[in-house]
This record gives sequence, C-alpha cells and structure tokens, in this order.
Amino acid sequence: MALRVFLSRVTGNVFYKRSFCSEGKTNIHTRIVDIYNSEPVGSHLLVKGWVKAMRKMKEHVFLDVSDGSCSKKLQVLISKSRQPKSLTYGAAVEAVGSLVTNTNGQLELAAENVTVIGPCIVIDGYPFAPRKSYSPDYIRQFLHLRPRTNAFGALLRIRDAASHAVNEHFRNNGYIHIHTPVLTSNDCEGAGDVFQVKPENEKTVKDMMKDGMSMDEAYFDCNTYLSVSGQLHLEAAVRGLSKVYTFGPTFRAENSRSRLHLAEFYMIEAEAAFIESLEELMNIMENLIKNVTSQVMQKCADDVELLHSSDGNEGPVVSLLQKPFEVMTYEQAIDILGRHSGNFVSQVKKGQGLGKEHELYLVKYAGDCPIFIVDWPSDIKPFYMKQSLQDVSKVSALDLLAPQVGELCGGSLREDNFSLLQDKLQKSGLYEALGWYLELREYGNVPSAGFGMGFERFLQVILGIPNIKDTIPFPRWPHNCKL
Ligand SMILES: NC(=O)C[C@H](N)C(=O)O
Repeated sequence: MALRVFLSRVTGNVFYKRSFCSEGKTNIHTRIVDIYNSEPVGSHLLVKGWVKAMRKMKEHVFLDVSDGSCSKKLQVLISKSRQPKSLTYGAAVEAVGSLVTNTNGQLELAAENVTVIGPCIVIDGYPFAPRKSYSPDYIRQFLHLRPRTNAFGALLRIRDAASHAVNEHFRNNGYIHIHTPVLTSNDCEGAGDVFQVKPENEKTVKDMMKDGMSMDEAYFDCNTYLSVSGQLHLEAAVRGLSKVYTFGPTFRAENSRSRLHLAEFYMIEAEAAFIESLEELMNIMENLIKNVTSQVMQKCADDVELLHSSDGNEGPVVSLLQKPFEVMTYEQAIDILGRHSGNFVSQVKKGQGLGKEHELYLVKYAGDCPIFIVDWPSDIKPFYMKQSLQDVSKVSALDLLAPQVGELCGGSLREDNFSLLQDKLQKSGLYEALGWYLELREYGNVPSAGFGMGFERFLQVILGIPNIKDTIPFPRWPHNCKL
C-alpha cells in the first residue's frame, strides 16, 4: 500500500468516529447487582432487564425485574397511566426512575417511564409462569429458554464463580495454565469411547482404503479424535514448567444417558513435577476442592440458597469442608464391600473395578465424606500409572469418591521408569503412536503426578444436583446435540 494512501486512511476522515468509554458506562444503564451493592438511594437510574413478575394494583403496577447479574430482582413501580401496552410477564424492558426505599424497607425504582424493548409475542407459548417453581426435568426440555429461569440463572452464576475460583487457586499456587489441544491423534489411555473427526468432505478411512488411497491424502495423516483428556500433553509441558494445569472441554462418546454422563464436559487436569508420593498428590487435590468449594459458598451464598430451595436439588454437601477426606486401599475397599454384599451392594471380586453402587456405598461407609481409594491393581488401570514400589501388581493410583456422584477424580504418580513404560506401551500396542511420550522420560526426566476432575461432577457434589445435565449451559448426550 502506498504510504500516502496508508496515511490518509490513518489520519484522514476515512474512519468512522466512535465514542469510547469503559463497559458499564456505555448507554449508562445500571446493573441490578450494582444497585444492591453500591447505588445510593435517590440516584436517578436507567435499568434494563426482564419482567419476572407483575402485580397490578389500583393505580400502580409493580414489576419484579431481573437482569441476571445477581439472584435479586429489583421492584419497579410505574403508574398505571404510564404502563406500555405490551408490558407483560417475560417481556424485556427498560425503566428510568429514582431509587427509593419503600415502606417495607426494600429498594425500589419509582419509574417515570417504562419501555418494552422486546415484548412476548406469543404470551401463552412461554413455558414458565411467574413465581412458579419447576422441576429440572421440565425446565430441561427448553434448553434455549433455561438460562432465564431463576434456578438455572443461579447455577450459571455459580458455575462462573467456580470456574474463576479454580483458575485463581492454581494461579495462587504457582501453576501455569496450558491450553491442551482439542484435536488429538491419541485416545489417552482408552479413557473412554472417542469421537473421530475429519473434514466434512473427506472420505472415511474405510472408504479411502477401499479406493486404494493412503492416509497421506487425508487432512491429518492419522486418525484424529476429540480429546478425552489433556493429560499426556500436560505431562510434556510439566517437564519444562514444573506445575501445569488445563481446564477445557473433553469428549467421550459413551452411549450413556445416565445422570452422571455427558458427551462433552469440562475437565480440570493438573500435573506437578518432583512429586513422589500419593500423599502429596492427595493434598493437592483436597486443597483445590476445599478452597474452590469454600470460595463458591462464600461468594455465591444467595445463589446457592436459591438453587437449594428450588425443586429437585438436594442442597450443598457441607461434609466436603468439615473434615479431612478419608483414605483406604483398594484391598480394604474390596474387603468392606465383600462383608456388606448381599444386603446393600452386589458382589465385587478382587481385581475388578468398582461399579457406581460400590462407589456410593463406600462414600456412605465413610460417613458421607469424600474418600480416596489408593493402590489399584495395575491390570485395570492405564499404562501411564507408576508401578508400586511395594507390590508390582499394583499401581500408585487413586480415585476420589464423593457423595452424589461416586468417582469424582482419578489420578496417579506417573510411570517414570523408562524401560517399564516402554514395556507397557509395547504390550498395549501404543508404542508407535506414543513414541513422543516415551521420549519425555529419555531427557531430564523427573517424578511427576497428576489428576483429572470433571467440573460438572464437582458442581453436582458441592450443590447436591442429581442430574449432571443441570450443571452445564448446553448439555450434550446421545441424541441431544441440536441446541
Ligand atoms: N488427567 C488425568 O489424570 C485424568 C485421566 N487421564 C482421565 O482421563 O480420567
């Protein structure tokens, strides 16, 4: 571009002039949360939001207006003569007026003017009636309208606060946030069934083989999947940064519609170098869980209360904060389950994994307290877990079981013995694909450990939410991806 043209673009009147000011000051409307926190009585304000309830009196109309910024609504008072025609429950409105304290001592906007920004065009079609509480199952049928319900609004604010607290906790403890890839060529450890991805117009591998094409002609010259875990990439990053974590979407194509599974969920995964015992790993996990839980309970007390009082939720699990998490070995767990099988739980044999009923039974046994199950048989755990120094048939791994969900986290010391890892990769047929992973142990290797925790299950636990689909804005599960 010629310099003259360039300069005229930069300095001339070519550009559209905009007025710049920080967000919140634009358009000068005040958020309801700020009104309750800091706005002095007597202020003249513009408020924007949605009508959550409407009461018509002789001369006035009272509106409960919410803008989603907090659980509270602002009562707006307008004289009947100034009430716009399309003012109904559910409409989007803006109101201008003075902030006053009413006779009940509550803040109220005495409005001079209320304008309808967006009316409810089909009033009878709106699935939620004012001041009525609905079951989560009912609300879930309207995923696109769900964010405007009181209970789900509260959930979304809590989720935001929890996500913020997770990032803050890791940052305060010296962890570096790593964005691990969503597209990967490995399925981690066979952590779950994978979603395979390819460009829209590309043939499937099967068709390519039929047509005599080689994988080199594909976009990626290898099979590609949506990530089931960022762990292996974190293990690469931790051998350079010492403490790392990731917190992103994770995908499992499990054909389950259970109250505990999603096809897309958010996983918090952390890895730390120079860790040599499960004790240290348990402390890292317990500190994270306790700290984030107490942050959420403090910062979102109103929303937690609102969620608790709405239908279908069991309320927060306080046992999480009260005492140290329990610990028992896999063998002790099998023993306890064996002694109580029949009446309470079905039989589980030594060497087998635990079913959901076993996990929940063990949590009950621990007094509804989270419990770490440690030292698992190596045969039922993935290749990257470190062989136990005391018993070669075991790995230094743990599962954290919690009320409401059973398994909440899984973690382990990572195998740092080069030849053992090489052997395991060879035996599991992953040697070719994971040569790079083995190489991490070839140069400047260190002992390390890590864990993963499903964020939605964590929300279920701390909030007592039975169904995982009620913890994520737009849940994906079999046959449900249209919205
Ligand atoms: N980062 C982890 O340890 C999580 C584990 N790889 C899982 O997929 O469950």
